[in-house]
Amino acid sequence: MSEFALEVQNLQKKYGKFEALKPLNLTVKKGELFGFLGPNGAGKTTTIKMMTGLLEPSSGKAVIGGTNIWISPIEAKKKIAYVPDQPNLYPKLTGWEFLEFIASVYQVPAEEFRQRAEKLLNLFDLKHRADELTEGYSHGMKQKIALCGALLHKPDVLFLDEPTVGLDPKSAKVLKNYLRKICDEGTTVFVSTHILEIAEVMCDRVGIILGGELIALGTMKELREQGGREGATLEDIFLELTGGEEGEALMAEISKDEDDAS
Ligand SMILES: Nc1ncnc2c1ncn2[C@@H]1O[C@H](COP(=O)(O)OP(=O)(O)OP(=O)(O)O)[C@@H](O)[C@H]1O
Repeated sequence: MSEFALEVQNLQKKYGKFEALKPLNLTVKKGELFGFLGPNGAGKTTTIKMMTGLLEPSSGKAVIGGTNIWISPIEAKKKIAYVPDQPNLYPKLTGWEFLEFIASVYQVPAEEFRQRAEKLLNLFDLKHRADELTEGYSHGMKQKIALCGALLHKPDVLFLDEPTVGLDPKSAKVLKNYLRKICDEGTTVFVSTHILEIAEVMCDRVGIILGGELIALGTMKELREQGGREGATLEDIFLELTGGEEGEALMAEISKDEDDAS
């Protein structure tokens, strides 16, 4: 058994000559809550899809708890769950039937399934809607039922792509608390997010990706030290590293021009 829940070695994705992900090396420990940040188009989804066996890498490998996901996909996939930013559900299944289906795929025993499904549905305030077809669910409800499905079989590593987009503040808080709890119990969570405040308070470690390249990696304390900016927020560090400060300056300039013109 590997000491790492997730190990990525020289993982790379090319589309023709375009390098969507430059060779990436990264390890994430058991029980770690890892935040993966980057601006639009930076390569977050590409990376997560390769780590979860949904997109074939151009080179390199992703290893889940010692199992290479491209060499032993079934063994590796038993250990993970993935919730994409736009979850694909089965519209003609009810929420409960969807969970039953997931439980059957992961061979969760019937009684354990019932107890866990009820607990998760209660947690995300979906119990009273569980008998309705998922096609009638709102975007946030679809995301929540997908999260319930992902948590059902207690994965070793949970991958979440932008999980809080579409969730109301209460559900987002429930999710944050629940992720912290399962990490404390030994689950590893790899979460991509644009919401920097979430990453700052929630994640043990953060990686920042820009133009397909990992440009910063560490705890908040380490990132502040690397940037030589004591007291900096993750937003300050992110904007500085990803060039967002130029965008802010440009916006300020535009606002000034508009004020001058009026
Ligand atoms: N099938 C594809 N063919 C060509 N280029 C692609 C393909 N899929 C993704 N890309 C490119 O790879 C880059 C990384 O995309 P990716 O979806 O991983 O970004 P992201 O960080 O998840 O962005 P966002 O935050 O907007 O979701 C982008 O420039 C994107 O246009």
